[in-house]
Order: sequence, then structure tokens, then C-alpha cells
Amino acid sequence: MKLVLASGNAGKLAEFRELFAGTGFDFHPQSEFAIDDVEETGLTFVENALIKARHAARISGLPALGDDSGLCVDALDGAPGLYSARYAGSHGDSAANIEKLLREIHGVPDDQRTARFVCVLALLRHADDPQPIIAQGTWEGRILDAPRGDNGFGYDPVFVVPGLGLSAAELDSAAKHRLSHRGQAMARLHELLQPQ
Ligand SMILES: O=P(O)(O)OP(=O)(O)OP(=O)(O)OC[C@H]1O[C@@H](n2cnc3c(O)ncnc32)[C@H](O)[C@@H]1O
Ligand SMILES: [Mg+2]
Repeated sequence: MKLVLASGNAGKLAEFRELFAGTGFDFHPQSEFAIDDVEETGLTFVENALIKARHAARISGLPALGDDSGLCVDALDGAPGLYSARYAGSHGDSAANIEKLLREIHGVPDDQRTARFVCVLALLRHADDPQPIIAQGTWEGRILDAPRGDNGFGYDPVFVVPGLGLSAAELDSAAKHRLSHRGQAMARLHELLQPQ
């Protein structure tokens, strides 16, 4: 199946390149079709994943996969959550997002720094597909008080994986895929795509 990946995030695209390897999907980033970022007007990860996939499917005429994801921090009532990419104002995987998160959570004791990454994938066979396939994954962890590690992207350097004692940015990509919200959502998507 030829598929457009409806994302402009280089970190996500690098992960999907590995996650799709050997699956038989012929996957193409939206930039190959000159598809621009669409406004994320939804109030849930599901809505935004669908908005992205629909936009890419409409322009390309191909099936499209949208990924809407984010980091939900309990001590901040779930923030940055849906607004993870725009937390510090402008859009993107900026150091400013991490700085704002560390400022907001400053002084919160270790046992109250629980958080989870959320990933929702939405696959549309065409832009007007009324039966999207939706797969979700979550990854539980805690927020560090300073960034650690150089791998991954986004909030990975401040997300520590309990049990391992490593930040998500200290994991190699294979280890991240085994544990991560995106790795789990992809595994679920594969299950849902198996013939019943
Ligand atoms: O919408 P697209 O084009 O896919 O790209 P985006 O970066 O805007 O993506 P989102 O709207 O889904 O926002 C996701 C935010 O959550 C962060 N995020 C998502 N998955 C992550 C991961 O695996 N590790 C670290 N941060 C992640 C990411 O850095 C963004 O700030
Ligand atoms: Mg986005």
C-alpha cells in the first residue's frame, strides 16, 4: 500500500522510516507532494490526527497516515498535551518548549512529576473515508529537572523511563520503538490492518 505520512516533523519521520521498514508499506513523507502543514483545530489528539491525514489524502489522492502526539504532565493538569508543539509560543520542536516545561514544573517533588507521551495514528484510505483506522499508544514516565541525552527529538531529553533510569534521549532508536507511544501505536495499527 502506498501511503503518505502526514507530518512535517523530521523527528517523527525518522522514526516512521524505521517503524515502516520491512512492513511492505511504500511510505512517503508529505513534503514529497508539497503538502503544507494544516491548522490543527481539533480539541483531541484523535481529531488532529484525522485533520492531518485528511488534508494529505485530499492533496495527494493517496491513503494517508496522520500522527498527533504530545506530552501530558500530571502536575500541570495534562499540559502541554495537545499543545505540546506550540507550548512556548511558536510552533516546533524548540528548546524553548523544554525550558518552559522545566520552569512550570520547577520545585515539584520527584514522585509528583509523572507524565505520559500520547500518540494517536489515523489512517484514511481516501480523503472522504468514513471508517478511519485509529491506533493509540501511551508511554508512562517522569519529568527530569534538566535535559539528558542527544537521541530522539522534542521532549525526549526531559522524559525519564522508570525502571531504566534513562531519559528517552539516552535510548537508541530500537529501544525507544519497543517502549514508546509511537512504537505501541504502530504495533496496534498493524494488528488492526490484519485480515480478520
Ligand atoms: O503535526 P506534525 O506535522 O506531525 O508535527 P508536529 O511537530 O507539529 O507534531 P504534533 O502536532 O503532533 O506535536 C507533537 C509534539 O509532541 C512532541 N512529541 C511527540 N512525540 C514525541 C516523542 O516521541 N518524543 C519527544 N517529543 C515528542 C513533539 O516534539 C511536538 O512538540
Ligand atoms: Mg503539529
